Amino acid sequence: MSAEKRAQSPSSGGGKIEEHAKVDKEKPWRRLVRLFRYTRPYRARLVIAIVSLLVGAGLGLVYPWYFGELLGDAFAEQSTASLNKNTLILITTFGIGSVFVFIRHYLMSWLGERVVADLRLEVHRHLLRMTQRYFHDNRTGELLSRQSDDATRLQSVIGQDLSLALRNILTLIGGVTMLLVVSPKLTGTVLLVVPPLVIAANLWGRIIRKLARQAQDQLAQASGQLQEGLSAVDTVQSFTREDHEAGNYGQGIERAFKLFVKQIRARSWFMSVSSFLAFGAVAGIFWLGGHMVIDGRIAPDELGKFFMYTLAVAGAVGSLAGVVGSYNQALGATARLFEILDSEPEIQDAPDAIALAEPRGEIGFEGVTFAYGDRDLEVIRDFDLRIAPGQVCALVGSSGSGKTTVGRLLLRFWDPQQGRVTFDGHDLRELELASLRGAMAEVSQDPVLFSGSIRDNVRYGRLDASDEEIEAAAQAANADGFVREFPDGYDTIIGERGVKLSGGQRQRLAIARAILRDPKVLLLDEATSALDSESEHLVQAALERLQEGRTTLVIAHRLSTIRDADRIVVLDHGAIVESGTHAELMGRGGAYSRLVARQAALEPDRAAS
Ligand SMILES: Nc1ncnc2c1ncn2[C@@H]1O[C@H](COP(=O)(O)OP(=O)(O)OP(=O)(O)O)[C@@H](O)[C@H]1O
Repeated sequence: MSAEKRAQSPSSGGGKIEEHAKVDKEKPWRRLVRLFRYTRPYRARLVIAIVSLLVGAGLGLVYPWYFGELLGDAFAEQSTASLNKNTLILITTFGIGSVFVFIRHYLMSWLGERVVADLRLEVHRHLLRMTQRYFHDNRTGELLSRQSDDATRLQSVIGQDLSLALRNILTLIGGVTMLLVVSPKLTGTVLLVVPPLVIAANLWGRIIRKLARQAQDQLAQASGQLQEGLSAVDTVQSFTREDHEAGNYGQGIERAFKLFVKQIRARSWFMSVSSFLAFGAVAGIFWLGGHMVIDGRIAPDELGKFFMYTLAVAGAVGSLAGVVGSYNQALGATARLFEILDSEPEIQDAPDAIALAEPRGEIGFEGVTFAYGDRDLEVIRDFDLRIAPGQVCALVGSSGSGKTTVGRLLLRFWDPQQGRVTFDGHDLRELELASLRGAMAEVSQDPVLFSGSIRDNVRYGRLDASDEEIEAAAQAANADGFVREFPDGYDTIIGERGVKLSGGQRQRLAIARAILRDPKVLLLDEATSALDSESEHLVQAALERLQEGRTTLVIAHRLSTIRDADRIVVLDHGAIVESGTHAELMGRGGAYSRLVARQAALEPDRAAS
């Protein structure tokens, strides 16, 4: 299954875990190699860190030798001078070693943090390129959890664990070599425990990876719930569903906790079994070595050295077991991050995509049929429409008839299954997305503003706009008046998603943002729906001025606002049932005139305005 398909699979928890099992079958070392590729730009630091590590590990092999010497000095030779000398050597080596510990620890931790930051940036950039369908199939909160929780788990792998693993591997190799030098016979006994350890590591590794994956998934799912609940906290509170939400999130978190505990249990077992094997071997060696000393086959200082090297090797094995556990845990987390990075956006520029140099704003829909998903109903059917540059075309129709969808197709958030949508005669699929969307601006039913100042929000339309241009745009959108009433004026901070503004104020800022963009095509989706009659008049006038020289597609519920449109298209279940000017359609006495009559009956004031 391709990454794309995987990314688009339904986001039910159970389904995901099954999907992931497949990902887990991919060779874990490949993922590890891929992860370490992120250290490439910082090769110099990595090299210095590894050199420090080598020196540290080398010194680590010196200590046991001198400890053995010390034991010999004390028990066999009973020489104070030699005891002093060897102690001094030991302390000096420890001193030098500690400098390298600092360098290694600092650089390795730096690398860990850096790589995680790079990965986060890459995942964010990638997510911003993903298509609407992707966000339909994946909850934002879950993606956020991948971005933060999963990435955090990788930090220690690249930082601490890499250096721990390397150091322990080196200690292991060096230690075993030294053991062979000191006593080959005793070494044979130590090596007996290696095969059971390798088998245990493999077995537990698999279990830990799977559990880690499930636990991370569960956590991500719970984060999805959390994000959804918090972003709609008004609704939660107005329905007094705080306990209900807390319960849902609590269940998710408890499930994640249980999975984490399972994983910890597996790791604990692994660590305890491997350390038992390692230290059991130490006891065996002492028993055997003690006999050899009694029989006079080896000297006490040799047994001392052997013992110290065995301890070093056993410590390395025990610590490697811990590292293997946390590698497996991190590999579970990496899988999903890489899965995000591997999912290709469904809509992207063709290799030979054309940039619109001077857009004119001619729009065409030719035999377009579209359904949101493979199994969904067609929401646009056999749709043909041509809008000449500068024309105003209004789409009307009952709720759910597909008006908004037409706008989505024009912005190429989705590609139709049949037919084509064109801009200046080019199929949208031939155009560079940035230049296509750069030629358009949208003011939607529920405009989204960002936390930040009013000025920043209007500037979102054109980042290089001057303060004067921003204010002029706000004036044209009839927003300048209310903005100046705030004590901080244009520098007023409007809260997350603009919560500190009324719906009408938000809409006027969105209009100012669109004005500033100076687009060739304007998409107005119920742009004036949140305004009272008076400001609607003012904004309507501003919008009419704005529409001059631009192609405008108005999606309207309130029919009074689109009477002057060059063309009115009536949609029903995704198909065009009528099209013409207001006068023509009224004269025809069909669907449009019935809509107008119905609205006049419901809203006499509005209809008359
Ligand atoms: N993201 C989506 N995924 C699946 N189906 C969708 C999606 N968005 C809309 N639909 C379906 O497509 C149909 C058309 O929706 P659309 O929003 O285009 O209608 P509309 O005419 O703009 O409605 P309204 O006037 O109520 O905003 C509806 O039946 C709706 O259920």
